[in-house]
Amino acid sequence: MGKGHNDHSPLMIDGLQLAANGIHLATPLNLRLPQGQWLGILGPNGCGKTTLLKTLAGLLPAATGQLQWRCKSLLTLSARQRAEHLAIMVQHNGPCGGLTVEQVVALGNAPARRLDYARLQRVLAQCQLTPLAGRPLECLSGGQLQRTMMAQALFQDTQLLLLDEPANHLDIFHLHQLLGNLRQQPLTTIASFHDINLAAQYCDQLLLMAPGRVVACGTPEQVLTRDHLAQVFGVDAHISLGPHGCVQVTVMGLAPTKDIE
Ligand SMILES: Nc1ncnc2c1ncn2[C@@H]1O[C@H](COP(=O)(O)OP(=O)(O)OP(=O)(O)O)[C@@H](O)[C@H]1O
Repeated sequence: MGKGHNDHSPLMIDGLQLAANGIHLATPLNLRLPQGQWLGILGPNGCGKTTLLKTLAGLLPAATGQLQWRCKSLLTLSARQRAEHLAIMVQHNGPCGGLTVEQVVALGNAPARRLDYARLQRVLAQCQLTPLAGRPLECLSGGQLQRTMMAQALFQDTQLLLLDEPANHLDIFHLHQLLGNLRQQPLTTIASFHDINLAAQYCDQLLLMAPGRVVACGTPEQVLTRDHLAQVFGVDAHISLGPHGCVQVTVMGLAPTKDIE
């Protein structure tokens, strides 16, 4: 991808407090993410995963805190300046205005840059969208629409990527083809997941949220414990090491005392 990297400059989140959707974290968020690493956000419905991602992207205001990327404070940049550094893929649920897949992906082009048509075709191919390039968005399946939104974020060509439920609607081929492809690129990525095993497979660090608080943050081994999963999701989980060497969670049933927040 086109821009110079600084491998020693991590993403730094300091004292971030959410301000939107009535969510107030008991303790403001602090974390570090080295260049190229993935952070997965996990937590039950409505706990604030999307709110956190949109706050980091500057789409929602933060009450306090800093988001620094390569020594730049992203939350204070204009939307246009921020788009040079950070792209977010959100779930598409609005009208499409008759635009085609190719036109929607091209909207990811940063305003100041000339449209690179060859790169646009590469991103379409990367997301297995070439045969669908001319199709109006209204005529796509859920998974095809999801890949289109992913392609739009990738076409923005930033080194920092935020993905809201990237696995949504994707069949297992497209899921692993896309996530595997992304993991081979030097993109620092924060993504929300509902599939805990998928998050453990693709992420270096996990952030486990409950409504209004961060329960745990660390490696998948540190975060995916039986206690944490009972506390946050109310499930009785068996934790093992999967054949690929990643933590694997098997839900045995609901936790004996369903003590979720
Ligand atoms: N536009 C909005 N206005 C007011 N409240 C909102 C808005 N969007 C979301 N919320 C509320 O904010 C809370 C957090 O929502 P959010 O979408 O961040 O949760 P989530 O963890 O991503 O959930 P899910 O797993 O269901 O996608 C929820 O209680 C939700 O009802």
